[in-house]
Amino acid sequence: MNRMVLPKQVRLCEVSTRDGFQAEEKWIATDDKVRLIHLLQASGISSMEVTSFVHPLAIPQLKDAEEVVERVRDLPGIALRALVPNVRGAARAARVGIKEVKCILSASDAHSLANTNCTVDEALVKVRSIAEFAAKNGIKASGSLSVAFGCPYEGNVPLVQVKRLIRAYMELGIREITLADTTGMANPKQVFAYFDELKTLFPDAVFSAHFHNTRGLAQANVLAALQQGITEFDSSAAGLGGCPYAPGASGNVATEDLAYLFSETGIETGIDLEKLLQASAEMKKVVGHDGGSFLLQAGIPKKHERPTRQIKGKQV
Ligand SMILES: CC(C)(COP(=O)([O-])OP(=O)([O-])OC[C@H]1O[C@@H](n2cnc3c(N)ncnc32)[C@H](O)[C@@H]1OP(=O)([O-])[O-])[C@@H](O)C(=O)NCCC(=O)NCCSC(=O)C[C@@](C)(O)CC(=O)[O-]
Repeated sequence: MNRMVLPKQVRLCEVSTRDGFQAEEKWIATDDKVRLIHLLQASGISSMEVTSFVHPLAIPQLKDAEEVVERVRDLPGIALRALVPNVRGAARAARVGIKEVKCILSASDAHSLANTNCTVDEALVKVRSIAEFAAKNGIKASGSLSVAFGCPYEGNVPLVQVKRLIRAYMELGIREITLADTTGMANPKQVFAYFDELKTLFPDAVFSAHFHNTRGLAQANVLAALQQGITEFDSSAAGLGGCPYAPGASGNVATEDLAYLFSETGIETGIDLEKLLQASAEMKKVVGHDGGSFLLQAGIPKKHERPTRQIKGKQV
């Protein structure tokens, strides 16, 4: 009998307070952000992209990045990283004690220009400065690649372009690279084929995946990536998320939905699902909505009382 091959363990990186909050127009109080990070950490989340150090006019919701980090950086058992678009952002992050910065890079010029006001090649120059800064200051730099599976402006993104940018990251000493499906254009067959080829071509890279659930394929894409040995995924409590500079972007795959998938299939995450669900419910309450979370809707399965009815005067 053939068996589905699954890893024993995966690592989830929680991105709700960065990707999840960045498009929220209503101000989320810094106290609430800090409280939610505490709840997520208490549920067993061990890795978190906690905020971003970008221009405060580009993402007003995260203008309190320094204060948030200062108030959560000593939390035990959780590695914090921050998204940065340039060396100015990396320096801001380092000043408040961030030990891992994640670079922003898009696989298309159109998304790069909309998101960071520069072409892909100009963005690579900024990534180089971040990598140099990180090496000098003893912090880790990792990389993200937006619109890797398709771009809402340009449509198909050639795999050759994805390879070029991964090679560029690797040449700068950045080995941990996240392929991002910014607006939910990826499908499982494509994800399987991409990782198959990329893992062969870049055996020294450590790939992870960041799926938005815009068209309901995120969990299927996670399964396809798992089949290729990918064991690190970004996800967002309550399914919040979306890049404000990518038309049609919507929530990341919900952390509780992934944690449930992994728990049901015997894959260890270190997460306490009940506590996580409480944190996600609180997240939804603070923000005023969720981004599409199945588990928040349906709950963890439990045994219900069988309903009783009367048929012809008899209890059945
Ligand atoms: C990249 C820039 C800064 C370029 O913006 P720019 O206007 O081209 O920047 P600049 O380098 O010309 O500088 C202009 C001014 O901004 C300042 N500045 C410059 N950098 C910073 C900084 N880091 N922090 C604070 N201030 C900064 C800089 O110091 C200067 O100030 P002035 O001298 O005029 O007073 C801007 O476009 C920006 O901040 N963009 C970020 C957009 C963003 O956060 N998008 C969402 C995150 S990406 C995403 O969601 C995708 C992802 C990762 O989730 C994966 C996926 O799903 O695809």
